[in-house]
Amino acid sequence: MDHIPVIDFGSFESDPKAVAAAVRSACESIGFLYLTNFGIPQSEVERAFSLSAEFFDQPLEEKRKEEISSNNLGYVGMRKEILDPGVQKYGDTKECFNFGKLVDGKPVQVLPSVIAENQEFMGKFSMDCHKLCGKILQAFAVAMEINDEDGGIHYFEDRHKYTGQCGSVLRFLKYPKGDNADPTETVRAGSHSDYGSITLLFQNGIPGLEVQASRTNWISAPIIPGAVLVNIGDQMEYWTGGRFKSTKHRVVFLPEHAKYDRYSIAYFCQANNEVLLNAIPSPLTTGEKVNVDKATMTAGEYLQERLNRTYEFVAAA
Ligand SMILES: O=C(O)CCC(=O)C(=O)O
Ligand SMILES: [Fe+2]
Repeated sequence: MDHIPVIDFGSFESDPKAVAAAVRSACESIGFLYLTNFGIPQSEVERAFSLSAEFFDQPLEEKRKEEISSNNLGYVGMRKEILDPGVQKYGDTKECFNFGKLVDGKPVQVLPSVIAENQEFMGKFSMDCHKLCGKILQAFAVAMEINDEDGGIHYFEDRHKYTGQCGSVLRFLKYPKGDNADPTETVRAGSHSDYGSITLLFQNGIPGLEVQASRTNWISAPIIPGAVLVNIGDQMEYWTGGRFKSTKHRVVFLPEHAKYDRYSIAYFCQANNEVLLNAIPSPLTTGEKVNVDKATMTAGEYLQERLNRTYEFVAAA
């Protein structure tokens, strides 16, 4: 498939089979899909983008007050993350802020003041993202024909409890204009696959995301107003025996975009830490990609391993 399909998610409740069939076709080919009518009001997404701009507009000293640590939460500065360590000369040209969740109305991390003033909103937005992921996971279970006695439509959702221990994160991203370390280097975020189950991505204003449709062919993931982009992560690829594709993607700036800041917001949905990466009870798992080494690994362990690799050069610095 050389394009990313757009699927109307509004009819999932009334016609789950038809929506799941469209979702399955996208997941088995390009591993990316856009959803419209996905249930999160546009006003909420816009508020999140304004808050993100407000946060990143602050002086660096302010942002660095709550820097990321081993919990994967907090501020990540420019070039601190390197998504394609074998290839990139420099760390990614981006800064990020990772938010966890609220437990009993309280954040699980020390929040910078701009975010703390809006913590209730952040908690709601992250929970809404998680709920949407739960619905998408229902569509995946229907698509993978999981029997009722094995958990049926709730098979994946039950392994992604918001209240459980998991590494799910809401992330604000900013790719600042014209700040490439090397002007011939157009890659802002290196080629990578995502680590978790599914990722939601909200884009705003400036495009730049590219998806690897084949080894030699990168296609752009344009901004579709009112749609959210969804992609498969590595763990879903393991569970589905390689049927669902965790496709590589990267962020590049075309010359005409280099003079603008680009903002995006991602929600990385992770399974609960203890969930094993073994094959799911589905008649469709082919087994060819089921990695025997990973079958005894948990979602929490896999996430930690990938995060260690992403931040390896920070540890070495
Ligand atoms: O900012 C984007 O458009 C994509 C970000 C991304 O792929 C990631 O952070 O994993
Ligand atoms: Fe990604």
